[in-house]
Amino acid sequence: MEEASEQSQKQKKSVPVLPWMRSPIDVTLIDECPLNLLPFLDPRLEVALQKMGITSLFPVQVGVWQETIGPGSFERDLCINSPTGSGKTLAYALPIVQMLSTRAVRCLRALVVLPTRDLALQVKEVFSAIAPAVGLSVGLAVGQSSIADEISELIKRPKLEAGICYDPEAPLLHLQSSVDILVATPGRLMDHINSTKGFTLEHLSYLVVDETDRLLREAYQSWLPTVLQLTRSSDGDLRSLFPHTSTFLPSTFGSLKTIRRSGVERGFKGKAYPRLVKMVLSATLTQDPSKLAQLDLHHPLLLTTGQRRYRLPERLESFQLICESKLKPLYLVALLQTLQGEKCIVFTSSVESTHRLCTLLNFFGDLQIKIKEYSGLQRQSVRSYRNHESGNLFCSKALKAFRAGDIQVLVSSDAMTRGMDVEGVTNVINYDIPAYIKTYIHRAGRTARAGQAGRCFTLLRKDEVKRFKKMLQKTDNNSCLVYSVPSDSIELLRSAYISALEKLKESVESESYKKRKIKLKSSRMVKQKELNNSKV
Ligand SMILES: Nc1ncnc2c1ncn2[C@@H]1O[C@H](COP(=O)(O)OP(=O)(O)OP(=O)(O)O)[C@@H](O)[C@H]1O
Repeated sequence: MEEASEQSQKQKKSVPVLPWMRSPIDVTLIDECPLNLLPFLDPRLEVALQKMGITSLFPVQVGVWQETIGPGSFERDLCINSPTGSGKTLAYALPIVQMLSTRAVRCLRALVVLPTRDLALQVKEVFSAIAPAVGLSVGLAVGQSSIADEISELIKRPKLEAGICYDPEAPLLHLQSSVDILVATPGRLMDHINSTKGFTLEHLSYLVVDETDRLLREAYQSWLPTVLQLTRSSDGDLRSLFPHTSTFLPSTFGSLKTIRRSGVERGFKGKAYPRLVKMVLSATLTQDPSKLAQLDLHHPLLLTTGQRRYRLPERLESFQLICESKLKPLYLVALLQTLQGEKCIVFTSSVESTHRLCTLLNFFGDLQIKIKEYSGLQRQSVRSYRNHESGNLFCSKALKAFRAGDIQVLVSSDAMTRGMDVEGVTNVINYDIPAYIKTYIHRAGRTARAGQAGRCFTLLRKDEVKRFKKMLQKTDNNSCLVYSVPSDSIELLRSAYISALEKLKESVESESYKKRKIKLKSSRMVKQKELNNSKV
């Protein structure tokens, strides 16, 4: 009896403070919908979706369609809390593309903001698969290439006519957007807002904030208040945000002067001015009123999945592996061997431990498993690069090889926890216990996506078991079986482990020696430069 009441206590729902969050649309009550039955779907988009291998829309996509293209007609801003891998990207991309498909003049009308480059690249791919079918163009602002290259892709310059010189200081009217939809990270977005001539948000009709809870923590140059201000501002508003605008706006911050045009462009004479529609999404959407207030949502509507706030993918199985701290690498290798080369992502708690663990695993001898690291330690130039031959943008080399199946195990810090969609990942391994349930959800969500099956293993010390159990109780599915690896496979690996540890020690020493040498060299160079300057 006592146990039952304890259980019900644990299962108790957290009641959101905001009233509109207490009456959501429950996506679990919505069925998938075949494309040919989806009302109002542009036939060109149906073909594009079919080319992507999509034959029906997932429930969250149907739910959003109903609130945007369907009877809802974009009347309310949408907050979408839906599990990892449930198809949130297409849920917002499809209605936006359909709405813009009838636009007459090209200008920037939809902005999608994501926290990282690789995520932005991934989302751009989804838009690029459907938008061209209806004549729309999609741009990317992530700092992938030089700002000059990015500007030339985003802004159309007037063609030079014979005898006419292009004046770079000429009115901005000559400059037009080359894109209808822009996928951006906050940093590069602010760069363009601050200094790209002709870059304007004045026509923006749709703003998507994906991975909202993470982005709301990212206050980079106040990107959110700036975007909101620029899409609603009159001159007066602009001045309140940048009090000294009158002196510096024309030259330094020319592009900030993105005062919205009134009239036919966005509305009808005498009628209410069309507002900017917002869609915010996450698998772990915040319920914190002060955080949500930053988004300035209009009559928001929550779409969520089931009763519980934190939901794991339906076909995800969770397992725990209990072992001593110092034997964790051994257990990990034994586990990887039992998984026989299936695609796995191994999560660690930090960038440093990712590097160390990956190095150690690669010293283990003949594992017949290709293992690489993916983390914030690698410079972005290495993590993301442009393939000049095809002109395509690719994510990190390691990620690309992982996607292609050339490597089977990717060791990662939490750089990869959110949003990344890699086909065929059947296992996620938490080498280090995640600190928060949100982290568990995002890490585990790299598998069991789009209705597929997947497993999440967590390596635990005995003293972590209770905390982990408590953490899982916050989700809709707290079942977590104990997984054992055969003890003889552990014994067989012991000598290889000892030798790998020795090699790791040597490698760490040699790396820190190299680092010291580089530091010394650069400080000598600085000193020499100072000396030269003083002589001059
Ligand atoms: N209607 C559909 N039919 C088949 N596959 C789909 C459909 N919609 C999306 N997918 C696939 O489902 C996978 C997950 O989609 P997506 O990345 O949008 O999920 P998500 O909800 O944003 O996940 P996360 O919260 O982890 O970011 C992708 O591989 C996508 O191609």
